[in-house]
Amino acid sequence: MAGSAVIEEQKFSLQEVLDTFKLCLSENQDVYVEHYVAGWRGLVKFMNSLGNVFTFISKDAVSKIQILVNFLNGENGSHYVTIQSMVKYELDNQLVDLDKRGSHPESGSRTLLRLHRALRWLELFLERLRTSTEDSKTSVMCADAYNESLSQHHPWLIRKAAGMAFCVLPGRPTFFEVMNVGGAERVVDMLGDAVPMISKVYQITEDLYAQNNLLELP
Ligand SMILES: CCCCCCCC/C=C\CCCCCCCC(=O)N[C@@H](COP(=O)(O)O)[C@H](O)/C=C/CCCCCCCCCCCCC
Repeated sequence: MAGSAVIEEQKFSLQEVLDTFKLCLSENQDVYVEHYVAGWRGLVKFMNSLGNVFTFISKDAVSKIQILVNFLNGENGSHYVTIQSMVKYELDNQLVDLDKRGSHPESGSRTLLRLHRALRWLELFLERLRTSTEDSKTSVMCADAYNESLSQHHPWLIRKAAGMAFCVLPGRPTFFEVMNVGGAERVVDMLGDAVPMISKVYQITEDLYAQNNLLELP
């Protein structure tokens, strides 16, 4: 009994991760940093379960998550509750390197921007997965989503390494299995639910950063 409870606890479900992103939005459409990073943590866990080849990607995501968690748990944590309050606080107090990296190389705003750009990749990838057919290749879907989004912010070397990692992604059936959601139909339903939510979180953040001229933070 106790053993099966433990096994149950360890089971990973992508549904739970995507549900975390649903918690991101407050009534006023502010984005909670706590749930945002929790969503990313879950995605990293999923990626790690795909194999060691993705470690260089997850390490970067983990370090960015940690920077944000440190702000959230730090003495000025109350300013980091939402992305909106974080941006306002950091701008009002000149805590962001706006043109080139200087005394605030790892501001919350700059760090979150990196994850935000990756969220666009996720949105595009999940939408491709949702509309994919049995013979669609995850490597191609992943690479297409990456080339349309995140790659534009990466130097040649990272693009090459990412391209190599995509080639060893498991095929669609294994991918769906690791997601632990159920059959293909359930996966499609779940994605139909999740993609608009991720898209909304992405758009709200994008608008906030655009209004404050923060989309190109170094
Ligand atoms: C149903 C399927 C669900 C898919 C689950 C996907 C899980 C994805 C989990 C994590 C994604 C990784 C997020 C990567 C954040 C990258 C942030 C970034 O751009 N960092 C670069 C810039 O940072 P600074 O140097 O300016 O501080 C950094 O240089 C990047 C280094 C690592 C390489 C990033 C490659 C990104 C590829 C994204 C595709 C991930 C493919 C995973 C396939 C499942």
